[in-house]
Formats: sequence, C-alpha cells, structure tokens
Amino acid sequence: MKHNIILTKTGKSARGTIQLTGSKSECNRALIIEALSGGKVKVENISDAADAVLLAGILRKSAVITEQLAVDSPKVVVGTDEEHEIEVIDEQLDTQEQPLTTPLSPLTKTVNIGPAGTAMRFLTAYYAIGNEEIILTGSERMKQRPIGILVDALRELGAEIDYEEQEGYPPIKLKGSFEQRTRKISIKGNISSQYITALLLIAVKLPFGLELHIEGELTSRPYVEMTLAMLKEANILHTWEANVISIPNQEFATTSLHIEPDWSAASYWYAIAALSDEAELFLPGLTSYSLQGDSVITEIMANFGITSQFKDGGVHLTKEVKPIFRKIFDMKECPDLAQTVIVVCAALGHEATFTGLETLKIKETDRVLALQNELAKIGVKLIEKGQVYKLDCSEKQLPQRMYVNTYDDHRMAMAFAPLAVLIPELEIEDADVVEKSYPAFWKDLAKVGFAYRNA
Ligand SMILES: O=C(O)C1=C[C@@H](OP(=O)(O)O)[C@@H](O)[C@H](O)C1
Ligand SMILES: C=C(OP(=O)(O)O)C(=O)O
Repeated sequence: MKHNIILTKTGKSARGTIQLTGSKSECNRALIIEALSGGKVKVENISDAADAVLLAGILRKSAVITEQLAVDSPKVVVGTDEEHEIEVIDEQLDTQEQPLTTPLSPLTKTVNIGPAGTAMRFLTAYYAIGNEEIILTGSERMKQRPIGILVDALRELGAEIDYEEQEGYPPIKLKGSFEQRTRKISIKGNISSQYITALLLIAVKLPFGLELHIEGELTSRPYVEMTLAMLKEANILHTWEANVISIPNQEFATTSLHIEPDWSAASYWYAIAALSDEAELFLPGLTSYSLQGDSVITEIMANFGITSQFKDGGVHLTKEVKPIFRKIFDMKECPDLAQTVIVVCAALGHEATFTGLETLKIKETDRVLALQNELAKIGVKLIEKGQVYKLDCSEKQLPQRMYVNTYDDHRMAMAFAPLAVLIPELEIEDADVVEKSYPAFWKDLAKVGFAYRNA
C-alpha cells in the first residue's frame, strides 16, 4: 500500500551525523562479481538499498533453488518483498496454465527484478552466459526501459535471447545455451552505460574474453570506470585504449570488496545544506578518492557555499551564505545528481542551464517531465531547447504547502524533500519509494530537525 507523509522542518539550520548506507551501484557490481567468482570474492558492507537487497537475494539463493528443484517442490518462491509486492523468483511449473504442446522446461524460472534497472541489465548479461532457462522481468516501468542494445550485443557474442512481449524491452527469455561466437563487438555508448558495465562484468567468464568497441559518445562514464576499478580489485585486468576496452579470460583472486557509502544519497544532504542558512553535517565513511562519480557533488555544491572537508574518516559539510556564480551544469557524467541540483537551483531562484539530461527520460520515470511538473508548483519552468535545459525562475513563488508527486521515483522524493527547509509543509506522495536506494532517508531527516507524519 502506498502512503504519503507530511514533512516539516523547524529552523533553517542542519546539524548532525548521518551514516549513509552502501552505494547501490558498487554493491550491485560486487554481487555480480561475487556470483561469477563462485564465492572467491566476498562483499563487505552490503547496501540496504532495496535494489541491492533484491539482487543479493536472487544471486545468493539461486544455487540453493537449483538443488532443491532436482528433488522436490513444484513451486518454490525464494524471496518476496512484501511491501513492494514483488515475487522474486517463481518456478513456472504449473502445467495447467501451459498448452500441452509446449511444456516448459522444469528448470525455467521467472526472475522479477521490480524497478531495479541496474540489476535488470547486469542479470541479463549474467544469465545470458549461464546454463539455465530464465525469464527476466520487472515492474511496469521496467517494461518501458530499453534493453535492446544489450540484448543485440549478447546475441552477437553467442547468447540466445527472446523477447516475451515487446521487441527491445523486458520481459526477456534467456535460453541458457551460450556458445561464444566472437570476442569483438561494438555497442552504442550514449543510451546507458549499464549495458557496457553488464558486458564488462561477464567478460572475464567468456572463453575468448571480450574486446568492446564503444561507438559514439559514452554517457555516465564514471560508472564504467567504477566497474573496471572493482574488477581490478578482484584481480581482473583490462586495457582501455581510445574507445576499445579489452578483458581477457582470467581468474578472480580470493578477496573482498568493500562498499563505500552512497554518494548519490549524500547529495540530498548537500541540498539540505545548500537551502539552509547554517549547516554542520558529518557523513562518515565517505572519501575524496571514491569510485563513485557522484562524489563530484562536492565540487558542484562548492558553488552554493558548501565546504567539504575530509577528516575523521568521513566528510564534514559546512555552509556559508554567498552569491552563486556558476551558470552551466553538465550532468552527463552524474545523471543521478540532476534532480538534486536542479531543485536546489530552482528553490534558490538561480537561473542555471543544464546539459547532459538526455538519459533522464528512460530512468525510473521520465525525470525531465517529472521535474517540469513539480517545479511548476513553485512557479519555476525547466525549458527544453534541444539538448540544453534552462531554468526560468521569473515567476518563482514558494507556497505555504506543496504536494509532491513522486512518479515511482526515489530520487523525485529525495530531491524535493529538502524544500521543507523553505516551504512550511510538504506532502510527499508514496514515501516508501525511497527504499530503492536509501530506506532510512526519512528517519535520517528526523535526526536533523525535520519531522514527518502520515498524511
Ligand atoms: O551503473 C550504474 O550503477 C548506474 C549507471 C547510471 O545509469 P546510466 O548509465 O543508464 O545513465 C545511473 O543512472 C544508475 O543509477 C546507476
Ligand atoms: C537510474 C537509477 O537506477 P536504475 O537505473 O538502477 O533503476 C537511479 O538510481 O537513479
């Protein structure tokens, strides 16, 4: 059941220590590496993000389920997420629903990944080289998020994959009959870096390795760098020359991968500091040499008077009210920060220009449209001019109360929540949506002077 909350804030200062959960991106990579390494690589500090918990449940229980299936029950559910009503794995053995002429293999499983895009893309590659027949599906929104570029690349490599509904979109059926046909493939780089990461993660398991040619622009590049850096921590080496990344077949080292706190989650604390008159916040565990590209939030928010000091094993944020000069923000390398930064600019009436927002339209929702709708409620326009977006704050007016629609998007809820510093009462639709990446978000807000109650 979806429920709304009323969010309020006393005073315009924010002081406290917030322990953020592990990075969803790092954790999802580490879990795939753990599974591919046959347990040689272990994950330390697993994230609480629902997407990562779901992926861990699927990967860590799949070995058990295959064993069980050989001997007993016709229907085995290996994990459910009651709040999201997601049935994680449901064995398809109910022959009554199947036409007798096309009996399903007793090992066909349906894996439902809900709204977890990264996990969807990584599992597509993971199951493509496995030997089980799997149907991979997700939420209604997931069925609108394209996967064709990755499926084409995997088919070229030698995987057998069919579309169950719409060509180019989940659900997909992975046949579990991989035979490598080539080591050299090309892939478009400008739609989602997740396709590239998915291929790089499985590369080491390909008998002939992988030579991946990235065509055109590469979007979200730091995420590809994160993948390669994490593989390197597990002893998997690569070369990256011009637009070609190569990974030969290699052995994983016996090691562990430590997950750093989530910098995308940290961005909401920067936003709160930016909208406050005073702030002294400490986020333990974050480092200046992070694998996460979203650590660039420290540089972005320096423009809004936020100083980031790395000491005591984390980052200290302090706020100084000063004029804002930077007018252009390119979000191509950090798309998950776009909502945070745009909402801060809008709330402060700072008429900035944004580029690199193209990929926002195929994420949890069309984030450009969602931003346009919600910013209109404070009289701000986000105007699209080709690839450039401009904020028009000429009619900005902060109301006494605002209803924030969240569009099944955790980042809509978290990017708009800081507005409670300036708007006396916010009603946030479907507050549990934050669980996707940051389940403790509302409880953490309550530690620094915010209050929330059910609407
Ligand atoms: O690889 C990853 O962990 C991610 C890559 C990015 O996606 P795109 O490459 O599709 O921009 C980002 O938006 C997403 O939240 C996480
Ligand atoms: C885009 C995101 O996630 P995903 O693609 O993994 O659903 C996100 O967390 O902002």
